[in-house]
Amino acid sequence: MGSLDIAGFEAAARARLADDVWGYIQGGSGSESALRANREALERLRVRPRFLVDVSACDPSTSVLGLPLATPLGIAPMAYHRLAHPEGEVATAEAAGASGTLLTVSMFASRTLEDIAAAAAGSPLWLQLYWLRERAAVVELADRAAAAGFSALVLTVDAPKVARRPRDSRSGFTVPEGIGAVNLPSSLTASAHRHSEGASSIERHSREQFDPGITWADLAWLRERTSLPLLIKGILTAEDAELAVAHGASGVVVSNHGGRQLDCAVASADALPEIVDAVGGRCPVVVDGGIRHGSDVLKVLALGADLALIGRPVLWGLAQGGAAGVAELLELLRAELTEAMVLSGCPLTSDINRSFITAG
Ligand SMILES: Cc1cc2nc3c(=O)[nH]c(=O)nc-3n(C[C@H](O)[C@H](O)[C@H](O)COP(=O)(O)O)c2cc1C
Ligand SMILES: CCCCC(=O)C(=O)O
Repeated sequence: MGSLDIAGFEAAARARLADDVWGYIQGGSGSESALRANREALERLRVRPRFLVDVSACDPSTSVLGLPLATPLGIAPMAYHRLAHPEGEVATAEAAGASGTLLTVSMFASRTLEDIAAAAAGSPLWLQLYWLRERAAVVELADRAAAAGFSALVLTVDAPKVARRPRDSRSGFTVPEGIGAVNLPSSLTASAHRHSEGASSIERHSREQFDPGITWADLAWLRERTSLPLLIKGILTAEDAELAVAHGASGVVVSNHGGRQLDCAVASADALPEIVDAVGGRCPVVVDGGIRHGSDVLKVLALGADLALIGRPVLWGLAQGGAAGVAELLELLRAELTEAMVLSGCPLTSDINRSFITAG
């Protein structure tokens, strides 16, 4: 406990997790070039600070889709939090709820939506969905989320299948029995637990269950069956952002899936400006990928994002200390963001704009 920066959380988690689980969490697809590109893009951006601005009161709060948020930093959807800690998503939700941080729950969460909602204690929750061949299961989950008080759905579109991820193929990564996607019928999840030497069970599971045939025209089908706003996650071009809005999306998540899908994909921070120029102001633009410091949040807000999501580090915090570890991580990032705002002359998140950024 008491890590001074995010590297301390990463090291603590590495020491606690088994090699195959660590490989699944940390890994990317292919040569992991999209994974590296996310960090490189953020490192390249530098801030142009302004001084002699009154920063005696600095407030990092914001709101997205009418939801008040303590900071413009939320938690990205990640499958199976119980891989990192026995309490899984309930511990994550407890920490998120205590600090008013938005939590996006994966369709492959390892605790029930209802238990997660109880732990979040009224703090905002979104539910992420993949489009399964078994459409009825998707709609049933959306209904349960609405009943449990979730406020939006996030449809991930960058995964017609889970990509080839060499670390998982090498380890033969298999979701352990006893940790499961408990919100889905077991008939749809069994193959994630079936081990084969030299192959990833997650990849095979996705080939069996995800529907690779859906198109923009199918979005209307889902929207007709839920009253919740629908965001589209995995957008990397202005063209697709426009299509998302034209098909009724309430927001977009700019993401290359943390470098876990198309290995040669553009970095999310590099894709962000064209997407903001296309749909910013018409709907919230959320971004994830490689956010590792509060100042990274300042940078993506300067490029026009409304909200940044953080992925892997949350699992590091969870592995380190359950709810307390996640709470500590969120507090570190909040403190770093607040300091970055003070030192660059932005007392409010609404003060942060493109004039604060330069590309190296
Ligand atoms: C272990 C793990 C599991 C993930 N599971 C999901 C998922 O179920 N649904 C989804 O849309 N994205 C999933 N993602 C992608 C994240 O939502 C997010 O796009 C990415 O991790 C952000 O990058 P970062 O980890 O560099 O912060 C997962 C990522 C990781 C690392
Ligand atoms: C079938 C679970 C997929 C989880 C996921 O999106 C990821 O590992 O990146």
